[in-house]
Amino acid sequence: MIRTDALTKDFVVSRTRTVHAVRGISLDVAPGELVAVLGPNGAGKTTTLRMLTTLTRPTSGSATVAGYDVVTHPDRVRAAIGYVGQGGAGGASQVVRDELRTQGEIYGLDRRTARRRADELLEALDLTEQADRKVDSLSGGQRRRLDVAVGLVHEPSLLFLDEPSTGLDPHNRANLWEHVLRMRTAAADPMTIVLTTHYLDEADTFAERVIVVDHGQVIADDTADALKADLAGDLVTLRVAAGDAAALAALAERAPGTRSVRVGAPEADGGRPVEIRTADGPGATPGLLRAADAAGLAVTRVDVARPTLDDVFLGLTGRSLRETGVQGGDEPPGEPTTDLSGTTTKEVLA
Ligand SMILES: Nc1ncnc2c1ncn2[C@@H]1O[C@H](COP(=O)(O)OP(=O)(O)OP(=O)(O)O)[C@@H](O)[C@H]1O
Repeated sequence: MIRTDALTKDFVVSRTRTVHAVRGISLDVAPGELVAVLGPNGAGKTTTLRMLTTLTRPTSGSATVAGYDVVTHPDRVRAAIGYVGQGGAGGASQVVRDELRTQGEIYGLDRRTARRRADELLEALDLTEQADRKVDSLSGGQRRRLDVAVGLVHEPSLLFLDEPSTGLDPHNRANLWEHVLRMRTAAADPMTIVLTTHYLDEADTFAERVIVVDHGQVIADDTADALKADLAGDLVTLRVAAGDAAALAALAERAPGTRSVRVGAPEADGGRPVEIRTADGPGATPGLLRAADAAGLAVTRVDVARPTLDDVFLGLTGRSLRETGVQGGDEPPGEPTTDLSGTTTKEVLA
């Protein structure tokens, strides 16, 4: 459905300054996939989407979307795709129903089909009650649903959503997703969806595949689960008396599956956490406890946490996505985001 080869985009901002927004992105998206493009501010997500939707011409490389080259056949590409940008579609003073019908006609639907399609979309996106209101009177969530309806009016097989839920509260975000997913599966052939998002949980929960972009390049591309297992790993935290922490850390470093070990700061009750990043936390914990017991180290508390996509990004770049303005969204609070990669017990204890 999408294939890009070494796609780049440079913006010449002055005689002496060029922004290399996209630096050679090669991608393959199969029909029916739901792919999230995740990355910090300025990573090149929107620029990539704008090239794929023919709104910006690539500097070099090539991209084929729905079977057509974005440079040589932009009209064909546009006819085959829906695009919901960040700015919001639609004329503010238009009536909602008219807006959808007009957009349908712009896409070449005859009047009757445009009317039918507008009514179907109003129903599917829960906007029938608002159909006779002006676009600028809608709430943020309703407006975003209208944006999605406009993107779908010509029944595209591929939908691009650029930060679809930015600015929506958690309730409206959930509601928007419910509608998008319902529309996707209602189609005879599941729609291909490519979205950019600032919400880690959104990428984690809804996307079948996550493409992590940083500095205009793809730095990881897989399912969220595979990325977390391969690039971050689970975090097992064992608490022991402060004096036992170094011995437990040394023992944990030798345990099968351990990737890295870090000793946390001493706690008020005299205990100290030993944080073990390991491929399979629940599987590794019994062995760690047995080894601690055999060495005479009394473990007072055990926590096992699954990694987040932020841990993946941290492991890849040494930076947290959250520090760059990306939202953790509804992730449970307190999930560890400590970077353990590259930290050895010796370094921590030194
Ligand atoms: N028209 C433009 N002229 C100059 N620089 C631009 C232009 N559009 C984007 N850029 C720059 O290109 C880089 C990538 O921007 P882009 O908007 O693609 O990032 P993004 O990953 O979508 O970020 P965000 O999450 O903030 O939307 C940034 O440094 C941005 O400032």
